[in-house]
Amino acid sequence: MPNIKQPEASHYINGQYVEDNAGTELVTRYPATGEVVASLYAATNSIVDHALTAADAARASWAAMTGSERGRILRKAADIIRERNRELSVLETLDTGKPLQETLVADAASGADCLEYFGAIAAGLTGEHIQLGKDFAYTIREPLGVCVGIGAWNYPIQIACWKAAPALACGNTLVFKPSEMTPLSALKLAEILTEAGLPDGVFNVIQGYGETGGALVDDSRVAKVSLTGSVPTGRKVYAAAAKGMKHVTMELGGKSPLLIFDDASLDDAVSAAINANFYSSGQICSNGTRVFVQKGILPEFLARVKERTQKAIIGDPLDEATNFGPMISQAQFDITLSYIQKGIDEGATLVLGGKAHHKGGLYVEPTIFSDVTDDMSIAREEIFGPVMSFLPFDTEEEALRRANDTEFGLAAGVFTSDLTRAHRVVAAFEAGTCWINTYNLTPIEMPFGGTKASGVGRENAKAAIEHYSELKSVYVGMGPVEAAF
Ligand SMILES: NC(=O)C1=CN([C@@H]2O[C@H](COP(=O)(O)OP(=O)(O)OC[C@H]3O[C@@H](n4cnc5c(N)ncnc54)[C@H](O)[C@@H]3O)[C@@H](O)[C@H]2O)C=CC1
Repeated sequence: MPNIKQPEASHYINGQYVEDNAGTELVTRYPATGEVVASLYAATNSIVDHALTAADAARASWAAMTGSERGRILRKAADIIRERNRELSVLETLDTGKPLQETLVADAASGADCLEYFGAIAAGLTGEHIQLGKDFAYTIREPLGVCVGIGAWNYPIQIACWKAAPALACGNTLVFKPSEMTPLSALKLAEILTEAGLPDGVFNVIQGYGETGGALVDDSRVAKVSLTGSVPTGRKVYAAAAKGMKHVTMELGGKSPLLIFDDASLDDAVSAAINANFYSSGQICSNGTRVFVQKGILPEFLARVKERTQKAIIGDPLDEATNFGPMISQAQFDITLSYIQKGIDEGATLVLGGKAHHKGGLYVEPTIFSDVTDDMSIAREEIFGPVMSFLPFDTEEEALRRANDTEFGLAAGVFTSDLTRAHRVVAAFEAGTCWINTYNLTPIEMPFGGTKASGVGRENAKAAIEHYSELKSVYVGMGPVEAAF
């Protein structure tokens, strides 16, 4: 039975909680049982305006602080998050249904890593000097201004931190709108940032559905929009941002390939395939849901994956022994089951799972299909659920051609003990984030993001700095100015 985690109010603006109960009700439930965790209100127009006004007003003084000063606040927030990791993880588990075993290590912890990383490099964000004979030029790295972050529901606090940390390090202010399904942890992040010394108005959180996101994107005070969400939403937000010539970062969906060659370390490849499909009950954008296995090892590989997957502990996400939880929502549960049915109808062989779990609630069994062909819906479309598809292949050239035959380009992985092949394959992948002999590791130090329909821009690492700042070029003339007449 989850505790009610009702926040003080729905929104956090200018360093304090703000309510406007004229907004549409927004109820968040524990996915394991359907019990209400908190009841909030979506932002009204006046809340949207209040948040943007606060972010706009805080802009100049925040940008005027030194990088060291800004970085110190971010690093302090990272420390507070780490101290409160358990409390934040429980909140994330209640909001998302992800096992506490996962949220304790992957969610707030990744957020803290991100704040620490950008806190550490904030002092070193500079332009450059360019000598031009006796003249010279220099560049000034400037913040973009008011940024908007819009989050998905699968990694709520991580997404909030992955957007806030680089934005704030560069001297921008931010209005963050979490997914309507997971509104709670971003409010905690706002409290923590205030406690760490962040000036009021620099980081604001407002709740709402797509239309609130849309209102933020359309506002002329906004210089940049960073969205984590689906491809259809990405297309809408990108188009709306283009009207105002705004900067964008788009972290969107995927249908990523994982190639297992017959010389791979099988145990490692089996572990990676499991992580790439069943962690967070498959609700991860970069999942390697198309598992291409070289024909010779397919029976053995399939048998091992099946045997290990049968050991999944499906249960109450708050029980730390549980390592497989429910789907976030009824909609995601229905979508997943409908794709499983399509897989069966289109002729794939169901190897394991395939049903709602007998415990009831929104649990879908970890599901494995073999004999999947490239044209099947389960091989082409993002499911965002625990459905693994096995596709056999013969040659490297064939596997690569099929792996790249998708509109998405978020991630890709390869397992082989042939060093040359590993790098050759990765060079040929049409994907923004690749792994060799592992899968789905996303340390803050490494840029993350997609190509093709999976997105624009990169989050994390130094690469993110380019997406939250711009350069002003200054030419300095040192000699006489000549003119034709
Ligand atoms: N590439 C990445 O880093 C990640 C991508 N995702 C993708 O996110 C999707 C699942 O998340 P969902 O929350 O279902 O995605 P979604 O696209 O439905 O919603 C994402 C966010 O956009 C907002 N939104 C919806 N319509 C909008 C509009 N017209 N204007 C502005 N904002 C709008 C929503 O309220 C929500 O906060 C999957 O496709 C997944 O692949 C999820 C996690 C990470």
